[in-house]
Order: sequence, then C-alpha cells, then structure tokens
Amino acid sequence: METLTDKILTSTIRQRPADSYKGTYGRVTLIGGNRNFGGAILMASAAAVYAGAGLVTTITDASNQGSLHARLPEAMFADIADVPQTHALVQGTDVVVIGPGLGTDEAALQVLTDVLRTVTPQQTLVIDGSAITLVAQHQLALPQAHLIFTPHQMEWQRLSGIAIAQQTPAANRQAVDRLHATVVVKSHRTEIYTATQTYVNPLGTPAQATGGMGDTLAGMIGGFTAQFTPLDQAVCAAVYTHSAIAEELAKTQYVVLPSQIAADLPRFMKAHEGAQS
Ligand SMILES: NC(=O)C1=CN([C@@H]2O[C@H](COP(=O)(O)OP(=O)(O)OC[C@H]3O[C@@H](n4cnc5c(N)ncnc54)[C@H](OP(=O)(O)O)[C@@H]3O)[C@@H](O)[C@H]2O)[C@@H](O)CC1
Ligand SMILES: Nc1ncnc2c1ncn2[C@@H]1O[C@H](COP(=O)(O)OP(=O)(O)O)[C@@H](O)[C@H]1O
Ligand SMILES: [Mg+2]
Repeated sequence: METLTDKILTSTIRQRPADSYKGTYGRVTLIGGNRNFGGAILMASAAAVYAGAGLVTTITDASNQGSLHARLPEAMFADIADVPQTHALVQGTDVVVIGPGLGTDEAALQVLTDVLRTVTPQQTLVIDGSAITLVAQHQLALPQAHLIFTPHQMEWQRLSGIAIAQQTPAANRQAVDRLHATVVVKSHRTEIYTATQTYVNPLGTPAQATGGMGDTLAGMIGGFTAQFTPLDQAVCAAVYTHSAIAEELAKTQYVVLPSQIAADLPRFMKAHEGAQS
C-alpha cells in the first residue's frame, strides 16, 4: 500500500495553458438530488465547478432548480424527470457523477439503469451514495467505462458483501478486482484501489464528519478527472486535496463544512499547481 504525499498535487494539478477554453477542462454532468436530498447534488456540483471543470450540468429534481441557480449560477440545470434529455446530456459529456442524494426509489433506479446503459468506454462514471446502494441492491450490470465507486464503509459492505469489520486491504482487493473499477473506500483513513495499485490517504480530520462531505468529494473527483490525467492519479489527487483543505481549515475550526472545502479549492489548487504538462 502506497501512502499519498504532497507530490500527488504538483504532479496532477497543472498550470493552465494560455491557449485554452472551457472545452479544454471537460464537461461534467451530475445526477442526483431528489426532493429531500437537493443539498447533496448542489454540494457535489459546486465542488465540480470550483475544482475547475469547464462546463457543469446538474440533472436533478425540478424542485431544486431555484436553489441550484441561486447558489451556483455556473451550473446548468436539467429536469431529472425528462428521460430523453438526460439520455442526450449523458451522451454528450466527458464525466458523469451519479448518486449524491439520488435516493433509492423506482424513479432513481430507472435513471441509474439508463445511465449505465448509455455511457461508453471513453467516458468516466463516478458512482456515489444512493447509486452505489442501488447497484448493490439490484445487482445492476456495469458498463465498459472508466468506473469509479466512492463508497463509505456501509456502502462498501453493500456493494462488496464484506462486513465493515472484515474490510481488510486483502479482502477489499479481491472485491475490487471483480468489479473492474477504481474504488475509493472512504473512512477516517481513505483507501484507493486502482487496477494495479492501492493507496492510502494519510490526511483527514474528524472535523470532516458531517453530512455532505462525501457528496463534495464525489463532485471533486468529477472535476479532477475531467481535467487531469492519468485518471487514477486524478482520483488520488482529489481525495488528497479534499482532506488537505479540511486539515488546513480545521486548524481554526471545530467543524469544517463541505461547502467551505469547495470554496477553498481555487486558492488551494493555485498554491499547488505544477508546471504545464
Ligand atoms: N444534505 C443532503 O442532501 C445530504 C444527502 N445525503 C445523501 O443521502 C443518501 C443516503 O446516504 P447516507 O450515507 O446518509 O445513508 P446510507 O447509505 O443509508 O448510509 C448510512 C448507514 O450506514 C451506516 N454506516 C456505517 N459506517 C458508516 C460510515 N463509515 N459512514 C457512513 N455511514 C456508515 C450508518 O450507521 P449509523 O450511523 O446508523 O450507525 C447508517 O446505518 C445519499 O444519496 C447521500 O448522498 C447525505 O450525503 C447527507 C447530506
Ligand atoms: N473522522 C474522519 N476523519 C477523516 N475523514 C472523515 C472522517 N469522517 C468522515 N470523513 C470523510 O468524510 C466523507 C464522508 O463521506 P460520506 O459518508 O459519503 O458523506 P455524505 O454522503 O454525507 O456526503 C469521506 O470522504 C470521509 O473520508
Ligand atoms: Mg455519501
């Protein structure tokens, strides 16, 4: 198991070339936020925007449109009930993040099933929160795509069948190999399982133990993978950045709010950018 260090930042976050435009930095489409969990997809979307994704679209329950635009005018809105529109948006994006606040009802299952059928091998699909629970509950077939799961320990138990107390690196590795995906197993010391390597994030603070913290990480992973390569390095850099910002804020704060991490991303990323690739 390799412990991540500051090096992951400068080797991943690159100075932006002058000759670039929003298309250079990727399209991210986020899907989630039912009537009760609108905040989750809002936090994920803000994290993708503040991490620097070029174009962000949020597909969510229509009741969340006003709050989305009030908090995050940079994001475009689409109604999750409009199935053909969702299908077209997913086809036209680089990265899909699905699950924050999606819920696990029949409508959520239909949206997820359609997304799993639509994504192509060139696209990146980040599967978080309710979408992980749905994949596990319904044993959904997974597509050929760059798949990234971001479970907390209970979601990982549901997906892998490994009880939380038995989630050792060796047991996790066997389950990851069966999934053919990169898996971020979140805990107070998050582990990242790629096809070839296992990493541990040495950073993180109990000040992060608050609802929405994982939703924010999912959006950051969307933003980082839209911009930076190789893919697994982008995932590791997002996980490390999320905790590094939290640790900085926790020096003077008892609790760190997820939206504060998103707001600090542009400053933090500038302070840790490497030379142009
Ligand atoms: N503002 C919003 O809109 C927010 C919306 N959200 C959205 O809600 C949806 C449901 O997600 P969820 O994570 O809240 O619920 P679920 O999947 O049932 O897991 C909880 C169960 O697992 C257990 N558990 C054991 N170990 C654990 C661990 N390490 N970390 C966490 N849990 C652990 C835990 O045990 P307990 O605490 O009861 O002992 C409990 O039994 C999802 O779409 C998410 O995006 C949230 O992000 C919040 C803010
Ligand atoms: N004690 C802790 N130390 C470090 N990180 C933590 C701690 N508690 C929670 N986190 C981090 O907060 C996030 C929680 O994710 P998750 O449970 O999916 O939150 P939510 O679904 O509410 O957004 C993960 O990234 C996890 O690593
Ligand atoms: Mg979560």
